[in-house]
Amino acid sequence: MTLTSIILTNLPIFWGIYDWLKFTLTCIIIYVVNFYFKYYTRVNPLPGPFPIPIIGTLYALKGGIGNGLLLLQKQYGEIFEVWYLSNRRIILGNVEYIDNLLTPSTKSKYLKRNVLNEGLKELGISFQGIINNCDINIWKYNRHFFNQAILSPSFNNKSIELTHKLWYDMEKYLNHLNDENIMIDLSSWMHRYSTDMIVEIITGRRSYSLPIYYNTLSKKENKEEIPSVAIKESEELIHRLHYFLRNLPIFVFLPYWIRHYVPIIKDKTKDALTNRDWLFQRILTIVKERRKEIEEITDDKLLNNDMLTLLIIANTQKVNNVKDHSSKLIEEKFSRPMTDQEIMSVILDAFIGGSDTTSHFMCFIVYRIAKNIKVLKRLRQELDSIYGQDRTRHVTSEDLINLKYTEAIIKETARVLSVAPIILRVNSEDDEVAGYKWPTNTAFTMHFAGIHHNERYWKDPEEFNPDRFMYNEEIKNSLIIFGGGLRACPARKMSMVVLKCLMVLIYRKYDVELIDKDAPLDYTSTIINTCNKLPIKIKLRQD
Ligand code: HEM
Repeated sequence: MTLTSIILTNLPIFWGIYDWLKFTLTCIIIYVVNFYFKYYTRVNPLPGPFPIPIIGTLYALKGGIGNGLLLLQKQYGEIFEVWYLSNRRIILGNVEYIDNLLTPSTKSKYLKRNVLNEGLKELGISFQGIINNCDINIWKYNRHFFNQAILSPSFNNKSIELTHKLWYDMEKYLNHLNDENIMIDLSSWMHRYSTDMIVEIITGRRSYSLPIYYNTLSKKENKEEIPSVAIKESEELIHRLHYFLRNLPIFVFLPYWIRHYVPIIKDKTKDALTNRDWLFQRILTIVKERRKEIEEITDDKLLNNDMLTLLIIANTQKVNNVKDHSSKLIEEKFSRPMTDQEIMSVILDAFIGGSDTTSHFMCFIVYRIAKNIKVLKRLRQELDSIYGQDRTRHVTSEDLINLKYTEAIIKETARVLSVAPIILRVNSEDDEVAGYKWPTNTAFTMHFAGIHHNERYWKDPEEFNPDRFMYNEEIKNSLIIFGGGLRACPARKMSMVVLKCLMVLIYRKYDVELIDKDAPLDYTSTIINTCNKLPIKIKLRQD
């Protein structure tokens, strides 16, 4: 409980209206004086918009956080400051300034993404899981097992298999809808696709988002048959997960007393916490059920190689029941098996990190290709050189290594509009960055979108030109898609595999057109860039 909430709970109930006014006015004056005292006495004052109490410099972020910071970089240069509410953030848009922050060493001073946030602590995600974990020792332990599972030899192959399987389902649905003349919003479809992908790859359970969505759109009799229990389970888990994510800003930005005492908001907070309890409990049940299945399996049977199974069996005898699994898991430092609670928190983070990122990224790729006919031609040349007229053969991991231009399109799409335009870090010790000395717990924002559009590193940065990745050497840190250092995205290899494989499956066989060829990309720019809508037509390739 904070001091404010203790005062609010114990205030004398016999106060009159004037006492309340005086009290409110005094609080406001103390807050404003304190705010500007902090502002005018800050270390290393930098250029940036002037902050206003409560909102900070949020008013200056035109077009959302990602787009707003890009505009501010043009105005204030490669290092400037912004204030989110009453917290200062140093924005770094130069590759040399961020080099130190991305050192891939366990001795790095930048292993934390953020300072401890009281709201996220209340939500229960500050000391568990991976993404928001502020305790470096717990993070290291969880991250070790996540890495081991996702980097296990069979995981890539499994991603390729699943990418095919889900695409064949989606392809069938899209063709039916085309026959029925029903509009296809790729953004909704990709969202469903990546949800099914992530649920199956993480838990080994089948998820039904794609067929459920198809059934809501198709008018014909040939709807998919889905068991009603599966519909309920599948939809509820996904719905609750998204509700959990949507409510995060309440906990990140609002102080305790607003969350728990202001009408309407306090009801939202209560709902969010009830939803959190449901979600944690549901994932915990999934973990327990799988553990029981594994315990009952005999030694001669092989286990599935989904992430949940790999986390449960790590450092246990059952590790021998998985094909291809290396026994590297048994390392002294991390020698105890994970508890159900630890596994639950890691699985939750895998859902959070993986469910929408791939889907938005794929929409951005499709949009760029649709707008650049020359790029499409070059892509087709590359695909035809590998697959010839065979537009249905299985995509192998060897094929993916040879898809250089396909990879260049992915990189160029990310350069022009990254799914993650910024990434946060705080220093655990005093340090020098960009020529200034900074105290411990300074909040830095690595402004990748700023670097990706900086003319110092990219010729004609606004132009979409994948060739720049074919013939030129990349300047270190000038393109960052998955973050960097020890906190870089653990699924970066798998995500590239999925994106490349999907591009092959789509473009070697189909033409994809935007319904409104002149419309700008419909997206929202917050701390991640998300595609809102992408209406397309998809039909068999004409040539
Ligand atoms: C194209 C898809 C993806 C993109 C663009 C992406 C991007 C990122 C970025 C930029 C970070 C922050 C890295 C940093 O702070 O340096 C991150 C972290 C993370 N991502 Fe991804 N990601 C993608 C897919 C996935 C998937 C599929 C999963 C899960 C299977 C995942 C799980 C995570 C986790 C757990 C973290 C936190 C790592 C840590 O704090 O140690 N991501 N991702």
